Amino acid sequence: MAQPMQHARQNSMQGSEGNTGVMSPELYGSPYGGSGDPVPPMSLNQQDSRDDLERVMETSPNARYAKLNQLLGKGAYKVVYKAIDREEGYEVAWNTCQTTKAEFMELSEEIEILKRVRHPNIIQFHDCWYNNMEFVFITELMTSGTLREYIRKLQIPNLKIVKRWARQILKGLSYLHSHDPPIIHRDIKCDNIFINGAHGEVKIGDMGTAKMKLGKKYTVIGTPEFMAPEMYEEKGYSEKVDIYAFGMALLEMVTGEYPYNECKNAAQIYKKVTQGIKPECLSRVTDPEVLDLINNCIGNEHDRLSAQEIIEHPFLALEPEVVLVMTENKTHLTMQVVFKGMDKLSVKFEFNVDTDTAEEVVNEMIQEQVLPAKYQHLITGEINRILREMNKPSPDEDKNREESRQGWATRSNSMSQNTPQDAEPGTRPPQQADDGTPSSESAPLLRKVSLQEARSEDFVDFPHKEYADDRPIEEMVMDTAIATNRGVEKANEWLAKLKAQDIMTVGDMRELHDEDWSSLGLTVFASRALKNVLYGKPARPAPTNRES
Ligand SMILES: Nc1ncnc2c1ncn2[C@@H]1O[C@H](COP(=O)(O)OP(=O)(O)OP(=O)(O)O)[C@@H](O)[C@H]1O
Repeated sequence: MAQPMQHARQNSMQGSEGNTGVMSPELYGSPYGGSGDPVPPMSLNQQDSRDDLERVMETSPNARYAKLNQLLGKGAYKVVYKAIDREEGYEVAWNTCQTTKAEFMELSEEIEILKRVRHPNIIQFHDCWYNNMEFVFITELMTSGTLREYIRKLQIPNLKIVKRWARQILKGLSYLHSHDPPIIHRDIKCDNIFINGAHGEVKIGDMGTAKMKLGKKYTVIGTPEFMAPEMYEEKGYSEKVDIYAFGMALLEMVTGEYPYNECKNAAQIYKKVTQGIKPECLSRVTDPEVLDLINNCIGNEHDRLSAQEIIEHPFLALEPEVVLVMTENKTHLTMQVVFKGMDKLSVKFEFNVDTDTAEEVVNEMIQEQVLPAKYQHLITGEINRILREMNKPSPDEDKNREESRQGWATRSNSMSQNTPQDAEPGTRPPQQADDGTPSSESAPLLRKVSLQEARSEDFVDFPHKEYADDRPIEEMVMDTAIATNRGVEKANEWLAKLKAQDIMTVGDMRELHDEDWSSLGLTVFASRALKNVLYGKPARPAPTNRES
């Protein structure tokens, strides 16, 4: 929990000298040793010692948690044992911390907050009590030690691993900072980030130092190497101190070195930080994007990005993939551009193998500003890859396709509203986001209608309305925007382009010839959608047997 400055420094100096307070593998017991060596058959003595590790040493006042004789580790403040949650059957961590009853009572508000914090990238706080000069609290158990230990094991982890870790840490921070008032961790560092090796899961731990931003002044806590200059000033600080510390942790991840390793004591670090002198190992960062990101994090408080903004930084942004969500007789496809971890950006669209090309469809989506232009080549390539992967139709299949196309035409538009669960057997399901949630759930559906469909008499969702020639174009344009799932902004954009050519009424629009339409500066999609509304395409045809 919150500690006086002096303790924090002692703590940090232990860290700098390589003593992280982590137990040696033999004390962890085999599940936590992580040496990767083959495990020899167990002797009787070993069996005895294993039984000894499983021995219950103590139980919680409510008897739910049983502390086992298995020390997981010791830090400057905490001693951590393995324990069992008898109600749920899970293994948990039993943390103990020497403190006075008065100090424990002071923490009650913070503890209530900690109990409510729930996020896949934050170690869960389950319960706590005070017993015999000790504050005891039960948290989620992590199987593979701290990020710091992992970095030492991997020497210098590759960038792919670092990105995966960084994304998860930032998701946790973004969650904490999104509270009102924000929850500030205040001691982010690789020693306080834990790993579940089997799943590559990374979680922020040691939430004991987190404090709600309740007043203007705060006690100085933290680890000198990771403390932002404003923390030393004791004038108050914001959640951006966690971003500073994240920047230092990222520096450690990519260089394998503890920041300010060149300093001999906390006073030297303090001097450098307050004079704006960066850690020496920063000069060893070679990747320009990483360097840019670290410099932002450890730079001026007001320029520091938020956790969510960093998730979208080019260094961390995941390249999108295209997945095939649904096929209709190999002609009409529904595909989705998936931005893993950024579901809001995902886009679902329809593709007609007979009439569309990847280049054309991607260009249209870029013009419609539903896709960033920088992904043009990548997504075009991805769509072409999917098309290549699909089997070429046999003559028989061609015949079937022709037949079903007639059926398809009657229900083409309703397909764009289907969920991936409707996918036919054999199609690839949409990918999952980092946190395991299916990305398609929250992906906006771009009702991109293939060029063939937009021309088709069967295009069903447009309003079937007569617009008198003397009507101003606003209503018709707005109707088109609504029918195609575009917002007011898009409608205004179309209006501006039409009005720039002196097209003020529905009659003016009717007078346009094909070549006039193409010179309006509208996208192919917008022109066709407007034409469909203008010429009053037939309403939804009668359902076929397949639908009823
Ligand atoms: N939830 C957990 N699951 C498994 N092991 C844990 C857990 N929490 C702590 N440990 C082990 O206990 C050790 C001590 O914990 P921790 O470092 O959090 O203590 P601390 O006193 O708060 O340390 P410091 O402030 O020095 O970082 C860790 O290095 C780790 O090996």
